[in-house]
Amino acid sequence: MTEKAPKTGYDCIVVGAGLSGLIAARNLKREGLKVLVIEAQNRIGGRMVGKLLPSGQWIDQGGQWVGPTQHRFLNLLNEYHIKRFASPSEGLKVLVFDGKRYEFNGFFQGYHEGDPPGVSDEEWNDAINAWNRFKKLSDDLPQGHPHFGDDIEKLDSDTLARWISDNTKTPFGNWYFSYMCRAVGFSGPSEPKEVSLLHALYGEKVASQSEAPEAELLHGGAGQIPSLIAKELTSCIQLNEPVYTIKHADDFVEVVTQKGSYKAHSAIIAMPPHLAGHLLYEPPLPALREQLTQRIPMGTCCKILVTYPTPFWREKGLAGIAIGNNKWVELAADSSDPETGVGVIAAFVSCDRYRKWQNLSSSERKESVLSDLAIYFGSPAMSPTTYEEVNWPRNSYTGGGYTAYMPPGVWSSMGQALSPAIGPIHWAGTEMSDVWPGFFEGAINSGELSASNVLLSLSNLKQSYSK
Ligand SMILES: Cc1cc2nc3c(=O)[nH]c(=O)nc-3n(C[C@H](O)[C@H](O)[C@H](O)COP(=O)(O)OP(=O)(O)OC[C@H]3O[C@@H](n4cnc5c(N)ncnc54)[C@H](O)[C@@H]3O)c2cc1C
Ligand SMILES: [Mg+2]
Repeated sequence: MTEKAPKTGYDCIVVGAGLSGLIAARNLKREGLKVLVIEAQNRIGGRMVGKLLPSGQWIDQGGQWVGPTQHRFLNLLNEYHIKRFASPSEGLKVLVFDGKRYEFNGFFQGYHEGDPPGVSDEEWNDAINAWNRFKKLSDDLPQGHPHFGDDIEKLDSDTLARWISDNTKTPFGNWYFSYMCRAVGFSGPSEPKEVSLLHALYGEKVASQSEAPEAELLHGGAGQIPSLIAKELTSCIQLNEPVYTIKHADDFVEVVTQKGSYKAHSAIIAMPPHLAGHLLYEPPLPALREQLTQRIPMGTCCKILVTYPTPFWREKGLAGIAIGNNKWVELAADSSDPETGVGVIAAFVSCDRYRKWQNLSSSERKESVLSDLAIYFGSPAMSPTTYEEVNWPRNSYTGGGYTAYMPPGVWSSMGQALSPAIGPIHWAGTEMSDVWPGFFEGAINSGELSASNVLLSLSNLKQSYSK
């Protein structure tokens, strides 16, 4: 490839047009800065992406839920007049454990409410007691990103799997915690054997299931949001242009793609850490940052969206929320918008289950998912209107989902290199955030923070531009 002459000068180049990059760019543009957003894919939004089905029903292929303490995201929804509805939860939930199926009038996902699911008292108490011990350890962590300190190092030397086996007595208690790690909380998702105990505790502290992050859904889906933000960024976004190289000096960056190179006073790299690590930096980044990004894998999951003419499970008094140690699907959740009347189930195949499942043929994969849904909700689950797999680990510009997680030893030995800017290079993306990392809320937080840091460092230059 022959390098072309730099095209033009910008105040800031944002690499990655996911929610975080879009928010950063929008905020900088609102301050009058000259901004360019460069996106690798043929669309904006990254992990915030939707699709309109022929039935008129939207599905969210990436994230979809919002919770009551995610204030930045709620403000954004209000700003764009996006209406929310309670995540459908009325009726009996289903638990399948070791082949037994329970319908129960309660809920448990870290915190619990209502009736327990019908497993024995010993099993239930085992799960809840372990959860309470875990929650206490999590609450006791210091604020912010975990860094140094004896306690931190000890917690970071263990896997969550070790802690689970030390702290549960029954197979149910053990599975329940493992399920939490694979399907719901602590970011990732990951197998408990893959993740640092410290990271799991930190995940629960800063993105707590007890704050009900899956409380509400959006009419029209989260996937509508990127283009609303981008309205303020017309002609500032370039698609289909993967960034390869970042050349940098004190107050200067040159961002190189296959199509050209672009000069600016600063850059915001708004993508998951391992992808930021894929870029070539000239001169090289400090050793700690280079090695850190080699050690932050993305979680492993496929999101499967299955639609039906109606939410048929409600006729049987079921809520459409099911969890269990089925062969493939450990979590399925009713995502039907009451305004369309279409039945939508979001199902997840994660971690070790995913790694086996993705080897099956496409018809075997579909059959296996629908069979598990039929165990949860009954035989009508076998006859969907549409079936859609969103295979996040196959997307090279994301590398997995929902988000990244830390294996043992990473936070305590190099975590301090995660978020600080390096010269004119600033880092954004939900993984940078110390509130709700892995969620839309964290993406907005890190986008906002990176924009204000850029503003701060460019304030002198901005004055000279406005003269
Ligand atoms: C299946 C799934 C379910 C989820 N559920 C929820 C949920 O219910 N609620 C919630 O709050 N969150 C959820 N999340 C998480 C949420 O979607 C993310 O936290 C958020 O969208 C991340 O935004 P981001 O901007 O940080 O990163 P991304 O959206 O990953 O954006 C990064 C961007 O960088 C681009 N890029 C990568 N490499 C390059 C390159 N070399 N050059 C240029 N551009 C590049 C990518 O194409 C992408 O557009 C879910 C995620 C997934 C995958
Ligand atoms: Mg590298």
